[in-house]
Amino acid sequence: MAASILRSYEEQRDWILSAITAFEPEAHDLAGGFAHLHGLYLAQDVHTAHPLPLWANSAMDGYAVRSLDTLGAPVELEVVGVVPAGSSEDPRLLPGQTVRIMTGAPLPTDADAVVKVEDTNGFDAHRARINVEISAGKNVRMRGEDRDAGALVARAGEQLTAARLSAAAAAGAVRLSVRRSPKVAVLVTGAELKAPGQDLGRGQIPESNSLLISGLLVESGITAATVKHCVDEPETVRQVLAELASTHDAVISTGGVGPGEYDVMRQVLADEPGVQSVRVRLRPGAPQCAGRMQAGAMIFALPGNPVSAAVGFELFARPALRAMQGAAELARPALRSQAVLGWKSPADRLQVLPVVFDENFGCAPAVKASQISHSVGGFGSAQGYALIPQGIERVEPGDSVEVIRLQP
Ligand SMILES: Nc1nc2c(c(=O)[nH]1)N[C@H]1C(S)=C(S)[C@@H](COP(=O)(O)OP(=O)(O)OC[C@H]3O[C@@H](n4cnc5c(N)ncnc54)[C@H](O)[C@@H]3O)O[C@H]1N2
Ligand code: MOO
Repeated sequence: MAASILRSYEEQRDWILSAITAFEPEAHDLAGGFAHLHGLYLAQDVHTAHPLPLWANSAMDGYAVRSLDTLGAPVELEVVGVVPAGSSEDPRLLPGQTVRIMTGAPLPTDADAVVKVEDTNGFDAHRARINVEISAGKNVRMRGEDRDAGALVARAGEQLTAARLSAAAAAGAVRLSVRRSPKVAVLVTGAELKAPGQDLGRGQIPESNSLLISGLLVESGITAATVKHCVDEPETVRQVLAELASTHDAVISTGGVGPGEYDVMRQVLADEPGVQSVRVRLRPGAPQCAGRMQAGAMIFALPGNPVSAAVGFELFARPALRAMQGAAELARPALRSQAVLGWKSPADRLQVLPVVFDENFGCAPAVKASQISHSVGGFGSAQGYALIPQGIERVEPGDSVEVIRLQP
């Protein structure tokens, strides 16, 4: 690894992405259930195997009727049966007859509407008093009105969110092709770091980056990260890195990438030909080492400053991890917000400022714009990032700014 290279954010992101190939798709037979696929990315389009709904069915608990029978309501109809949800019965209805029906039950072929029980004198096994006139189709969910058979319900590259996974199940999927979740290790270094809750001497601070990065991974759908703490000693760091890189798809470290005498991560990674030491035209998060290690894993060696590490994760690690999973969208969606307050931005680089939103989606700095990188306290309340492009020296109140929203 040569001396640090100066790059724009886009150049660095694209360089990292060029080192990544998506995992092989894996087909899962869904006979044993598919809750375990939640959060994974689809490697295939999903089409519904049948119309949604499968058959015309009742949207209400009430009486299935021939709508013409309700003309001149109130009217009294003869009750000739009951159709609960799950019933396969299709009772015949002659003019003047009705059946009790429950929400989700198939509509009898002879009926064309449902009167909800509130518009009657209640459920009765023999006679139904219908108090309203209704038209054909009322309170009926028609076969295929949500999606026709064969319609697309999810696309390759989309994440199996709760909604998509349940749509695939409802659409009759029996096998889904997905890409697995990456195995990720988090490594923190720094002699000043004590486990949270321990007594602190002068010069010592609570270690918080491992919680930050492993938590950001969980929020990205990657739940089982390995977390390691390591002393600032080159040989130990080298060994730990080599072990993690041979057993994981990615290693995300924080600390030790600056030009300081003790910046061990940068020194150790200098021996890796596929890893570059870069200063990104970005604030915070300028120094980083990234690339593919000889042992196999991608390394994202992010700065130790907590907000710098969070920004590095957001702009570089998250898209790369998504690319491994074959995601169609690598970055979170960019939205437009309006600055409620003004702030300064460095003109020679992209500024990524943690912000809070008001009820009109206006944004204001969550931390001092001049001191972003260490401001772990203010960052705790941040709801998003404002992305202020290179070339802008000041954001004025009322300016339109691009933002991304952080979860939840
Ligand atoms: N002479 C220069 N000094 C620095 C430069 C520079 O260009 N020239 N760049 C600054 C910038 S920008 C950054 S960012 C940092 C990068 O530093 P390192 O990656 O080497 O990080 P450390 O020095 O190890 O730590 C920085 C800061 O973060 C705290 N930290 C580290 N790890 C944790 C953790 N796990 N939990 C909580 N806090 C952590 C650490 O105590 C330091 O305060 O370098 C600047 N310096
Ligand atoms: O790049 Mo550093 O993160 O500005 O503080």
